[in-house]
Amino acid sequence: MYESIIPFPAESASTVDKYCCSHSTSLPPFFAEHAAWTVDKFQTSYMMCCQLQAQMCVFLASDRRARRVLEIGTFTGYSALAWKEGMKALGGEVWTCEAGPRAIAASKEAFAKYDPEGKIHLIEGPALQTLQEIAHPPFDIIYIDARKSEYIGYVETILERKLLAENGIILADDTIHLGLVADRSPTNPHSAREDIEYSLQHADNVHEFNEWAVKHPRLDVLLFPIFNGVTFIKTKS
Ligand SMILES: C[S@@+](CC[C@H](N)C(=O)[O-])C[C@H]1O[C@@H](n2cnc3c(N)ncnc32)[C@H](O)[C@@H]1O
Repeated sequence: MYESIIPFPAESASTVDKYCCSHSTSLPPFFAEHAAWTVDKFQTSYMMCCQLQAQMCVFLASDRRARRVLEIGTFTGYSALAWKEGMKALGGEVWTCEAGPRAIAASKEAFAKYDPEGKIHLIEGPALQTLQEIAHPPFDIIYIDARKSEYIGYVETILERKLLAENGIILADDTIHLGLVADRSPTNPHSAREDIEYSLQHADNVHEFNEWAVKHPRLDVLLFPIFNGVTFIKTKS
């Protein structure tokens, strides 16, 4: 039996990633255009999800016949466009929250260009406040991809305010954080990163969230070691 993570050297992982992208249902060409634009404009373009993750968003929204997606963390709008794409057949809508002024300006530009029907609603401001005020529940999918130290607060507010549909699912992104949540030894090549202090702070925050989520009496949790870690969460039936 294989373990859930089969180690590949970096070059091989990149080749396998491309193989997976080209053997998954393709995205419309504007996704590549928007990703390239983001890379060109933002030094922090690594924050945008990768192509295969966008393909996963499209697949998941379509498979779950979602009509409403709530996204926490817009950046330049790449993943929001993927959620919308996955709900195209049903005309579903996306509410996406962002606090950073540059990201707000960039995502507004992207949505004006790629979402002329206005199916994506950008909510400006701190996510925790937005979650307290948002008035469009229930959401079929809630995608958490913002401040790691607030992940617990996001899910607590989602539960308190009953923002998730009965059979809805929460996806929390970046929950293995380069594997540093579990392994900070020299065996993990990321333990020698230049920004290790910052990365360890992130890893501490997501580890605290992972511990909290798996012990929560009302939640079923599945932490997948895909991308930078994606936790699938649903309320217990
Ligand atoms: C990882 S990026 C999101 C990437 C995006 N989901 C994508 O895949 O294209 C995280 C974003 O969340 C925003 N953010 C961080 N903390 C936030 C907060 N407390 N409230 C709202 N937005 C926040 C950041 O400004 C950043 O643009």
